[in-house]
Amino acid sequence: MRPLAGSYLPEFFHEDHSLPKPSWSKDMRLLFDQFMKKCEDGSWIHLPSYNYTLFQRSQDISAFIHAYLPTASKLINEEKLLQAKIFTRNFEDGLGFEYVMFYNDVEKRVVCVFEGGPYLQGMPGCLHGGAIATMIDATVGTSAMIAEGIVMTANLNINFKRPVPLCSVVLINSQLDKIEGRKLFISCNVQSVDEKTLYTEATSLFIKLDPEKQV
Ligand SMILES: CCCCC/C=C\C/C=C\CCCCCCCC(=O)SCCNC(=O)CCNC(=O)[C@H](O)C(C)(C)COP(=O)(O)OP(=O)(O)OC[C@H]1O[C@@H](n2cnc3c(N)ncnc32)[C@H](O)[C@@H]1OP(=O)(O)O
Repeated sequence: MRPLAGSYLPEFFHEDHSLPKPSWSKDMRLLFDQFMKKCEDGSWIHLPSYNYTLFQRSQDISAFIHAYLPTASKLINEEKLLQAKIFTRNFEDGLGFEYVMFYNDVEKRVVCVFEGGPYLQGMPGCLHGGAIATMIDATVGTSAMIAEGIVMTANLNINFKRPVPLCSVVLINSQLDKIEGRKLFISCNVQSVDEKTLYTEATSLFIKLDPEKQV
């Protein structure tokens, strides 16, 4: 496995947004503590989470885009790139996406503990389906990146089975099912904390980017 983000990261990465905050609910905190306990024997790893991508410094991000996304790069305003931030990490604490992910290398699983705040409402009192899709994509995407590095979502298929109550804590469980060449197949479900309610099921296909191809 590649080394996890650590002290070699530039300063603007240093605020890890996946650590407990006063805005977290009791359920969120409890699950964080339970997973941190599982990390003690090394079977699970806590994944830090930052506001910026790993390529945020301007010269790195330009080089990345030119290498991996040459077609898109022609349409990207490089000045605006300096303002870019990760979509899920830009709400005030407790109002948007609060989440923390853990990884089990033996089982090839990423679990995300997620609490969707009041700014993510869709139907009254319920989480917006796009917010659920975003967090599923982020969870399965993390699993794909850990396995193969630079990947993009090619397909995400979601069945919304029950509405997710706004401001409730859910568990997003993802499983790397198979890798075939550049294709990674990852399945996922979203459950209540007591595991009694299955809210959502999803399957996904990620493609490892090939810098030789003009995507
Ligand atoms: C090391 C510790 C790390 C810890 C984690 C740290 C940090 C994590 C930080 C952040 C995680 C955040 C994760 C967020 C994830 C968010 C991801 C996204 O949202 S990506 C944005 C949405 N996606 C796109 O915009 C992609 C658009 N599409 C493309 O660019 C291209 O189609 C492509 C997906 C790149 C594939 O193009 P390419 O030319 O490279 O491949 P091919 O077309 O030749 O296809 C290859 C192969 O796959 C099959 N394929 C492709 N697409 C599909 C599809 N939709 N359905 C089925 N099959 C598909 C295609 O047929 C080919 O198959 P074969 O080779 O058998 O012919």
